[in-house]
Amino acid sequence: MDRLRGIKFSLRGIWLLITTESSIQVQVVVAIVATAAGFYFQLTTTEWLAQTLVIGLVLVAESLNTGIEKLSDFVHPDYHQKIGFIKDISAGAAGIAAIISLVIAGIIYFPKIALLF
Ligand SMILES: Nc1ncnc2c1ncn2[C@@H]1O[C@H](COP(=O)(O)OP(=O)(O)OP(=O)(O)O)[C@@H](O)[C@H]1O
Repeated sequence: MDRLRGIKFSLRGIWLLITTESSIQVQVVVAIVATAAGFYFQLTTTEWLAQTLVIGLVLVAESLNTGIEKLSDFVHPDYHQKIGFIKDISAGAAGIAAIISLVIAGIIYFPKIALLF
């Protein structure tokens, strides 16, 4: 029963992220575009695996970053150097995921797009 409640909260969290957080909404749109591109360029199974993993990585990192931002603002709404540091390193985690996703996108799509020209 506790497991079911956990799943319910988790689904509620996903719903809240998608409906209230613009940074997540942008990433969801990017994920949809990447998936459409995947079908257009007929990715191999390995390419699909890599793409799906980085989409998940970016969404998870962005979601955790959002959670840390919210927690920081709740615990300490005023300006504080430590809050700035915490938010910066949290944003850094999302940044690492974004950089990795660009590298993977480049590896998958650069040769395919180059072939079009
Ligand atoms: N309370 C604070 N004290 C010190 N620095 C802060 C504080 N709030 C924000 N900052 C600085 O501003 C940066 C951006 O903060 P934050 O991510 O909360 O704003 P945002 O970019 O408007 O986020 P969002 O639009 O997702 O709410 C932080 O990484 C940090 O450097």
